[in-house]
Amino acid sequence: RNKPAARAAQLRARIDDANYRYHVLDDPDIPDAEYDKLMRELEALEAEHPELATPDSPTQRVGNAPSSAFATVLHEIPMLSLANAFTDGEVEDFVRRIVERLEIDAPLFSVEPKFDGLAISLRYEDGVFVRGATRGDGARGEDVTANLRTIKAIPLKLRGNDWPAVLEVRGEVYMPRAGFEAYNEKARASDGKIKPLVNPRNAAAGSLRQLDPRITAQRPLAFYAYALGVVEGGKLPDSHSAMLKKLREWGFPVSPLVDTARGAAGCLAYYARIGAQRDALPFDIDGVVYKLDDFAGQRELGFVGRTPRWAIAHKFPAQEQQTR
Ligand SMILES: Cc1c[n+]2nc(N)[nH]c2nc1OC(C)C
Repeated sequence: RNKPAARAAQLRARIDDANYRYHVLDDPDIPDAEYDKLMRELEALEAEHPELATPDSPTQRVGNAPSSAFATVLHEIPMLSLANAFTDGEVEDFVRRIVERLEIDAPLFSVEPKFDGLAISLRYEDGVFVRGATRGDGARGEDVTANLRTIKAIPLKLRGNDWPAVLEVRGEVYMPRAGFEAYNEKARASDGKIKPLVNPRNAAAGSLRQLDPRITAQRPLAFYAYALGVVEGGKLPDSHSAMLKKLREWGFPVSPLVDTARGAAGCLAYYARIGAQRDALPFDIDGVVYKLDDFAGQRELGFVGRTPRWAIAHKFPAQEQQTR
C-alpha cells in the first residue's frame, strides 16, 4: 500500500543527499554507477505510481516539451552590473571612497572569482524551485526555468527548513573547461552531426537559450551562487560571507575560492593569488569581485544607477581564446 511512497521518499532523500555532497561539498560518497541505480529504481517506482513524481523529484529535471519562445520575467529587484577596475590604483580608489563615506578603516570584503558564464536568477517558494530567468537587461530577462532544471548543481528543493518563504538566488551558469573539451571531442568525431562550441561562455549562453530542454540536458553546465534577489518571510545574516554559508547549507554550490580580505591590500593579494592559479582552474574567470562584507555598510553606500558603490570587479587581462 503506502510502501511505494515510503520507498520513493527514502530514494529521494538518498539521491538529494548524494547531489548535495557531489555539487556543494565536492565530496561525493557514492560512485556514479550506484547513483544511476538509485535513479533508475525511483524512475521505475514513479512509472508505476505517477502521483509520486512531484515536480521536485530528482527524476523531473528534463522536460520533453520544447517551448515556442521564452516568456519575459520582470526582475522585481534589478540584477546589478558591476563597475570595473583594471589597475591597483582603481582598486585603492574604490576602497578609499568606502573608507571615507563609512568613516571606517580596513573594511572587510568578501572576495570571489568572477565567473565567465551567464548571470541568472532562481526563485524558490516554500523551498521549491519555481522559476529561473536570465539577466537580460537587468530589469527583464527570459524565463528559462525548464532549461535550468536540467542542471544538477541547481537544487529543485532546498535543504533544511530555515530558509525564507520566498528566496531568489543569483549566480552564474557556466561550462567547466573539461565539459567543454569533452563536448567538442564528441562533436569532432560526429561527422558534422554535432557542431563544436566556440568557447565555454558562449556555450553556456547558447545551451541555456535552447528551446528544447532535452538539448540543454546534453550540455555539461554548472552553477555557482553569489547573491540574493527578493527575500520574503525570513531573517538573513548581517554579512555577505555569512549569507554565502547559508546558501551552501540550503543546497547551493558556492565557489570554494570565495574568501574574505581586509582593505585594498587584502583585495590585491587575493587578486594576485587567484591570478596565479587562473590557468589551472576548471572554469574560465575574467576577474575577481570585491564586495563590502557588512550588509549595513552596503545599504549605507547604496548604488549609482544599477551599479553598487560597495562592489567592484577587478578584471584580468583578456585570455587568448583558444580557437577551435
Ligand atoms: C554582477 C555580479 C557578479 N558577481 N560575480 C561574483 N562572484 N559575485 C558577483 N556579484 C555580482 O553582483 C552582486 C554585486 C549583486
